[in-house]
Amino acid sequence: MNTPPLPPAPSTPPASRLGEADAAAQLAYLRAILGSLPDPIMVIGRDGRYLDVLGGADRGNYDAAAPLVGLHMQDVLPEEKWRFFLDVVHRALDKGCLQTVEYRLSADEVEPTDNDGPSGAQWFQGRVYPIAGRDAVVWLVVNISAQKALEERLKRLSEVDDLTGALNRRCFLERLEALFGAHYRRSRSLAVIVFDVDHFKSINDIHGHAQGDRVLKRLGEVVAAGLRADDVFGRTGGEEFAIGCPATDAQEAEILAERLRAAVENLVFQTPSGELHVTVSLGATQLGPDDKDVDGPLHRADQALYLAKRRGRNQTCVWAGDEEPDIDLVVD
Ligand SMILES: Nc1nc2c(ncn2[C@@H]2O[C@H](COP(=O)(O)OP(=O)(O)OP(=O)(O)O)[C@@H](O)[C@H]2O)c(=O)[nH]1
Repeated sequence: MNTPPLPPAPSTPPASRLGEADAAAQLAYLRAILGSLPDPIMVIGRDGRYLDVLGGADRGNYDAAAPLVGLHMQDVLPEEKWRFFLDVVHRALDKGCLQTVEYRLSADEVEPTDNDGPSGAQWFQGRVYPIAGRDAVVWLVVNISAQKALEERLKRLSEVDDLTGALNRRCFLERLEALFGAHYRRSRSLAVIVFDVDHFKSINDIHGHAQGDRVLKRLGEVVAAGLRADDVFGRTGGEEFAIGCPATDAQEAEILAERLRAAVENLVFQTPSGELHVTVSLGATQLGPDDKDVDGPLHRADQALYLAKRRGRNQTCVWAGDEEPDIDLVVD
């Protein structure tokens, strides 16, 4: 850190008796203190001009912002960013109250690129407050990248199943509900596929729980790789999984399910107790005109899966229409 040494605290006579020298000493003292603040404070006018920059001494978290003084944000930032920042300045001034914003910014996006701070894009929080009696704001910047990374990690931990990388049951159902909400109103084309590993208990029994886990992990990867970006994929139970496929009807869901089934069937696991092959049974359905929530499609997909198990496993059954397949007629 190369901040200048702090001048001695000046005596503070009442403002009315403050001589020029006293005032200058006080100003130097206050600027030195503010200059030592780790986080930068910027003074920005309504027109987007950086009027002053104080603090920001922590080079681990900030590039030097002093070179910005006198420049307009329109000259130093990409359009999308300066429009966003200027809007925040205007909101703070027009509403006369604190605006708190979070944004991502990289030193490469700021001209002049005097890059002496952290590398890569950083997350910042801006606390923006109007200055009384002036058409300008103070913009206090805090680097919140570490906090953001932690938040993202916690979010992921609360949404994703650690072993398979699929969404956990709660998050899957939430996302499926959201897909349902969007697609029920628009096109009603949403398919649900559920699947379950065949004879998984005996895989555990013969090869051990660790190999069973390995199977589930690989299965999660293989299925995820076979899906579209807007499909939602979740682990709904021990060896049970489900997929929500927007803009997909039962026929297309069957094609997808069969593709996934074949991909799993082709996997070969080498284990200490020999080669291991796994298969899955799948049930698929589509949204029907009477479905008011996801319970109906999930139930039908489950019933179709049950049928696939009864018919001998390693296959897909589809419940496309409103009529329930006659599961009892099927012989084991
Ligand atoms: N290794 C491992 N096994 C699990 C996990 N979660 C559940 N299981 C096991 O999965 C097995 C599921 O067995 P069942 O419900 O009898 O089903 P199955 O043997 O697959 O038989 P079918 O579904 O009828 O083909 C049980 O033995 C569970 O202990 C897990 O995270 N890891």
